[in-house]
Amino acid sequence: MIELRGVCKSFGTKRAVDHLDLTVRPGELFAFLGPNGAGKTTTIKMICGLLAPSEGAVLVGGHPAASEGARRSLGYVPDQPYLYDKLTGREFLRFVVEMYGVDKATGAARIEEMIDTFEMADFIDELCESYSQGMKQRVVFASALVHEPRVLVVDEPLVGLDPRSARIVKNMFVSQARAGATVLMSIHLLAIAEELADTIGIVDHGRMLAVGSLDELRRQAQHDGSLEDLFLKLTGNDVLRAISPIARARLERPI
Ligand SMILES: Nc1ncnc2c1ncn2[C@@H]1O[C@H](COP(=O)(O)OP(=O)(O)OP(=O)(O)O)[C@@H](O)[C@H]1O
Repeated sequence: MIELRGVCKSFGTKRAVDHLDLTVRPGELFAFLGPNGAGKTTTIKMICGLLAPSEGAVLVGGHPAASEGARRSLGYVPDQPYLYDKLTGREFLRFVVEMYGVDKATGAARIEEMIDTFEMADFIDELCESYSQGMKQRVVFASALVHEPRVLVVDEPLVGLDPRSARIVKNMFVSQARAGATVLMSIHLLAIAEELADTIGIVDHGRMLAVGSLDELRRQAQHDGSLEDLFLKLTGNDVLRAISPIARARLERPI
C-alpha cells in the first residue's frame, strides 16, 4: 500500500507538489500521469524516501517513507537508473540481494529467476559498461524485483526498451499486481496507461486533478473521449496550443 496525505514539497519558492492525497492498494496497478514538470518524479522520490516532504505524510507498506520497513517493502526503478560499470549484471544483482539481507540460497534462486524473466542469460556475466540502454534497463528492473518487494515504484519504465523488452516489462507489471503487489508507474505514454492500469491519476502543478478508472475519469471530467482527450482537457490543452491550428481543430472536433 502507498498512502500520501496532504503532501507538499517546495524547492525554495517553487511548490512542486501541492497537498497531494493518494492511496494505491495492494493488487492495484496505478498509472501516474501529468505534463512535464507536473510533480510526478518529486512525488515518487518522496515515496522512495529520497526527498522529505515539506508537509504531510507518506506511508509505504504501512511504514513512514525512508524508514527501514518502507525501504524493505519497496522496489524502485528511477527515471535515470544507475549501474556500476565495473560489475557484471550478476555481480550487481548479488550486491542488491546482499544489501536487502536475503539469504544466500534464496538470493541465488531469485537471481536465476530474474535472469530468466528478463531474458538476460546472454549478457549477465559481461561488465555493465558494455550494456546497451535496454540491457541496463532490464538489469535495473531485475534489481528492483529481486528481493520480492510488496511495493513497486517505476518512473518512466519503457524508455530505451525494444518492443520485446517492453512487452516483458509490461507483463511483469501486470503479474506483480495480480500477485498482490502495489504498483505505481509514472508514464507519458497514455496508450500504455490505458492498456495496463487499473487506476489512473492525472497530476498538474503538483495537484491531483482526477483519479480513478478510465470510466471514472470520464465521469469526473464529463467527457466521453480517449485518455488522451481527457488528459488534454484536464491539463488545459497546453499541447494543443503548441501545434498547428489545423491539427488543433481536428483534435478538438467532438468525438
Ligand atoms: N531539485 C529541484 N530543485 C528545484 N526545483 C525542482 C527540483 N526538482 C524538481 N523541481 C521542480 O519541481 C517541478 C516538478 O518537477 P518533477 O521532476 O517532479 O516533474 P515531473 O512531473 O516528473 O516532470 P517530467 O514529466 O518532465 O519528468 C518542476 O517545476 C521542477 O522544475
